[in-house]
Amino acid sequence: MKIRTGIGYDVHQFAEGRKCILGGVDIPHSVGLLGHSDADVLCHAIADSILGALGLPDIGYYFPPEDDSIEGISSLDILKKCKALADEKGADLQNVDSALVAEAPKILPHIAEMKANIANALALVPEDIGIKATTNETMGFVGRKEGIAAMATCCLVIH
Ligand SMILES: Nc1ccn([C@@H]2O[C@H](COP(=O)(O)O)[C@@H](O)[C@H]2O)c(=O)n1
Ligand SMILES: C[C@@]1(CO)OP(=O)(O)OP(=O)(O)OC[C@H]1O
Repeated sequence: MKIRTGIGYDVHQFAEGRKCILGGVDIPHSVGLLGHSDADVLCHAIADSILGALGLPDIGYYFPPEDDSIEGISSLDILKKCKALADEKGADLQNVDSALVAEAPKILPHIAEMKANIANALALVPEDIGIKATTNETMGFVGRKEGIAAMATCCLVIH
């Protein structure tokens, strides 16, 4: 039996006319997040943490930005693919922890729904999912409200 950890990081910039989807929740905001997918920066960081723990290539290998067939894909489906890859390797995901860095929107009121969505995609329970939010205290690209950053870790057991 091996205990493995993984780390993931992602950034998406804000753009007019896009949705702001985080953890599968469509959060009301004046701008949304730009991407070839639904641009769910939180799910992307979590996906890369799982792929890393499995010793597999990153999210862009499985979901290439050049692939027109996945335009607008829900990032919860990306998490479901990561769960399937974990199953193939005989890996049991134990928990995920994550942090969002954003000046806005206010994320705290949406965290319970985000945890439920992510837990459902990964066949975990909400208590296995950590999500925190913090501002960047007005500094840098996040502080200028140009985008959102996310980081995630996970732990899994390979039998
Ligand atoms: N986009 C955000 C940022 C922060 N929060 C919540 O506010 C708390 C304080 O944030 P600081 O950056 O001032 O430390 C933080 O702990 C979160 O609960 C949020 O909901 N959404
Ligand atoms: C899933 C993908 C697919 O294009 O989503 P994007 O919205 O392009 O987001 P990014 O985090 O830049 O890279 C991951 C991509 O593989």
